[in-house]
Amino acid sequence: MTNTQVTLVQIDNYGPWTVTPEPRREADLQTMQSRLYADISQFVGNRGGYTFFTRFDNMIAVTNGLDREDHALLQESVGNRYPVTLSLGIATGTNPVQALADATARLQEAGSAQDKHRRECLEGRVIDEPYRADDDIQIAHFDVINATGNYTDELNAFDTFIEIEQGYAELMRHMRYAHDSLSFFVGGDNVIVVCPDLEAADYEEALAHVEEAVDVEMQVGVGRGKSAHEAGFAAKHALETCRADGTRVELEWKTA
Ligand SMILES: Nc1nc2c(ncn2[C@@H]2O[C@H](COP(=O)(O)OP(=O)(O)OP(=O)(O)O)[C@@H](O)[C@H]2O)c(=O)[nH]1
Repeated sequence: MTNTQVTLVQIDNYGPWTVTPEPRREADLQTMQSRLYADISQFVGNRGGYTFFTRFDNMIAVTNGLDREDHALLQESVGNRYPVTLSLGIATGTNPVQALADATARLQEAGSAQDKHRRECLEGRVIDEPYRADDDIQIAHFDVINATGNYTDELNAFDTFIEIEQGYAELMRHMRYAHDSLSFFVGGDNVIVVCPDLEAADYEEALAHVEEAVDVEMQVGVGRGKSAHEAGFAAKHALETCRADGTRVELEWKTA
């Protein structure tokens, strides 16, 4: 049974900061946001976790393997090096959507995202090491079949972007409401999905739904692991099996 540890990363009082004392140059905000994301991704990634940029002012991380001290160190290090600070909400559970909802609620209870007195909050609990298991995380790595041949080499770059985003938008909504899963666009034509215990039939249903709704054909490799890295790495190998064999759904633990 999965047990996903999710951390909501929220920049403290960011909205007001972006316009104080007057609106800041957009290119500077974009640069700061992407550097901050890169730093958090590296910090969490070095400990086996995954971080998704989502809205940049709010980022979502899968942090199995990181304890409260790791989270506090991230806050201290960012606070020392950036003009902004981070609040973190942590929660765990078999259902990733519920875990994220709980992590969000902890930060909301601590104060508004735009409360200037709420700074560097660290709320919630982690999974203690003895309770961690090899199947705590299930990750599905989706990609668009032959995106290069169908889109990248055929359409102008913006129309390709629209097609890929349509596939992502439909998949993320469907996986959230039909399968309690969190989907994140990670670049190119790739979407990484943090799932509860789903089976091949669930993924087949989701692929059929996206194709029917927006006419985008996808394939998916699925992996399990003790950390996001382990599960995600297994999912990438399963996706390679899809590419080699022309299959649409591969579960790493059934193909191995
Ligand atoms: N983040 C991330 N991006 C990837 C990964 N694999 C591919 N990409 C991106 O996806 C783009 C398209 O690559 P592919 O998915 O291999 O190409 P394709 O034409 O869809 O071919 P098939 O997937 O074999 O059908 C690349 O330019 C990368 O931007 C991955 O594992 N992670």
